[in-house]
Amino acid sequence: MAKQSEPRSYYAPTGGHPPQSQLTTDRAVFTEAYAVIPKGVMRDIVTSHLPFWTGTRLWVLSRPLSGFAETFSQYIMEVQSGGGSDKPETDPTAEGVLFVVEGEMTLTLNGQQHQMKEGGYAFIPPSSDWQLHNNSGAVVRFHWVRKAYEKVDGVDVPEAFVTNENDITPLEMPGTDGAWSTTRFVDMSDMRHDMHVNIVNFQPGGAIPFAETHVMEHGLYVLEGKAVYLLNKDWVEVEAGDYMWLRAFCPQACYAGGPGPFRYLLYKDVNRHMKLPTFGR
Ligand SMILES: NC(=O)N[C@H](N)C(=O)O
Repeated sequence: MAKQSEPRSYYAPTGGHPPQSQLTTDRAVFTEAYAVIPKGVMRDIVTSHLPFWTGTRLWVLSRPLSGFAETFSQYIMEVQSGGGSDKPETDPTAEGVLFVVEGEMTLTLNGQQHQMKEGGYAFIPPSSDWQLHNNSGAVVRFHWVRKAYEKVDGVDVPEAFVTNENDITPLEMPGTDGAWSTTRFVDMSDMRHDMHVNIVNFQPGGAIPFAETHVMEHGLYVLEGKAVYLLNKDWVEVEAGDYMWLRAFCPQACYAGGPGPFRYLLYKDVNRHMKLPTFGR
């Protein structure tokens, strides 16, 4: 498949509050198997802040809840011009992926500066030396996916990298004639990585034509387009700006609705044994 030639579109929430005259329950859902956070509920009142960040607020889309069954956290960060952090990460075990959906920012990683724009992607290994600042004169919004890195004896920690999805050729799923493809930022056979944050692309009418059911968790943020998505036993309409959190084993499928592409940023835990219980031994 050729590299993308048409401009891509990236939905980013802007916050604000609905007027008092508006009454809507929107499409927010939380079940034992999944949650849906529609774009319409990413408002000012549900933002948070983080230590050591200035001019910044965030929407916490997911994070480990039970203390044992969930692997990752995902934020949409909103950094005003002049804001940022010299100490962005406070957990030395955390690896991270940044993905820019609006604006421009400067990431300094191991002393090297990177200007990141829409579609920009950075992988940050645990215990990295990094800082992030927005000197662009406008707001920047980006995803930050974090996970405790699972080190394996004899397997190296992967190195940091910065790229842009527009420089990567998506890989077609077999037999789909390009209707379903995945933009992969790391090689699937690279055992140093224990999480993948990919972009899944569907052309109008493209589908996941079976209920994928697997132990890996997912965070899905819809970058572009609309679809109907199977989450456990429910078919849910989703569109650009909506977020879905899927627990392990949640059955999932979809049909892309058109008229343009349907695309989402997808988190998935991979390539590790699960810790086995020792039953007191
Ligand atoms: N919901 C998804 O897009 N799932 C992916 N096909 C995956 O698990 O790789």
